[in-house]
Amino acid sequence: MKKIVLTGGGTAGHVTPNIALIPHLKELGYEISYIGSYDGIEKKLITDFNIPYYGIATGKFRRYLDMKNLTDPFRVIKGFVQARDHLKRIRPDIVFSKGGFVSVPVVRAAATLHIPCIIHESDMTPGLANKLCIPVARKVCCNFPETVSALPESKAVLTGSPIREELLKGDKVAALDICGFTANKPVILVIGGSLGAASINKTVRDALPELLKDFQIVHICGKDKIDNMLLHTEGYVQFEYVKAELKDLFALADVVISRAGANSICELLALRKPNLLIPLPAASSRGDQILNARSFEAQGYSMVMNDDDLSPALLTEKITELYFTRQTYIEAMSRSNQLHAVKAITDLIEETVNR
Ligand SMILES: CC(=O)N[C@H]1[C@@H](OP(=O)(O)OP(=O)(O)OC[C@H]2O[C@@H](n3ccc(=O)[nH]c3=O)[C@H](O)[C@@H]2O)O[C@H](CO)[C@@H](O)[C@@H]1O
Repeated sequence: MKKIVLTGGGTAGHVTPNIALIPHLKELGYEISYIGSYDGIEKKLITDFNIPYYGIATGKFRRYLDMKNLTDPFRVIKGFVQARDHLKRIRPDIVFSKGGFVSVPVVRAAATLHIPCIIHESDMTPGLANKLCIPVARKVCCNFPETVSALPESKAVLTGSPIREELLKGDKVAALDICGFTANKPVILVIGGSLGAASINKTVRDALPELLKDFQIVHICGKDKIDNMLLHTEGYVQFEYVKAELKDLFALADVVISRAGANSICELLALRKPNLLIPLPAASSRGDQILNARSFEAQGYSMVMNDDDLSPALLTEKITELYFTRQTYIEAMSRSNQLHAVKAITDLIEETVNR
């Protein structure tokens, strides 16, 4: 039987694309294992899939000063040794990495065992973890056409980002029930990235008195970020993180307010959901979401506003404008020729394994 190890984690965006591949890999007859951190979000998300999960120590590669910079290199070395042991025992034909810090020791260990690795970069420019893996990867899949030129020519493959197929099968009526909403008022879905987004959460909540006049709001606000004072507000529901019901909430949403994480925006495009993107600012990231958002704005898929400009009044104005012009965005998104990323990536995996 063919064996594959999946890796990736840290935030959901480094896990959900792996989840999207699982059903198709099973159909192709692969025995799947996952290597991630001991207790990161990847562990929580992968437990639902009944595949062996192996935890390793992880350390972050920071570009800023932090006390942990003294201890993390040792964790990375420990993670490398553990990953190598797991790989020796599993003996996979291939490793597929969706990136994030945990993936680096796994990919580098696989390379020392001559196990081929395919890695995937969702953002426009490669992140640090993937940069450390590119030299030993067989192929580097990417999501934006703009990324191809930043990658070694012999390795770059434009595949798009794999999207969980079930997301396309949401049930609006089920979502009305989950949220306790009426079918007669439009719905805004707010989704602040897999970890939540403090500035978006605050502004949405401050804007509730205005927004709730015309809309109902589903707010996915991130772990520990529920506002208990607002629990009984009519037309407003909060979730920390949503798993199986996300497809239904997407089906219910007329418009979406979102960070510009690469996977979230690809999902919005696939679902043709008119969206207002508020990318994570460059001050607290490497600025990849700003590039993602600008690319989507230029293609007519998204309206974009800066996190620095967030105010309840401007947010209300923008989302209302988006709602009334939503058809233009739906038409632009309908013209996009979505790549079939799951198939493109599993074809590449098969080609590499059968070489
Ligand atoms: C803070 C940070 O480092 N952000 C990065 C991270 O974002 P983040 O992990 O937030 O990534 P994305 O927006 O790309 O993906 C989030 C994923 O989680 C899913 N989801 C989210 C909420 C929820 O309740 N349920 C659920 O299933 C979404 O549907 C999506 O599939 O990885 C992305 C892809 O490399 C980058 O573009 C982002 O810049």
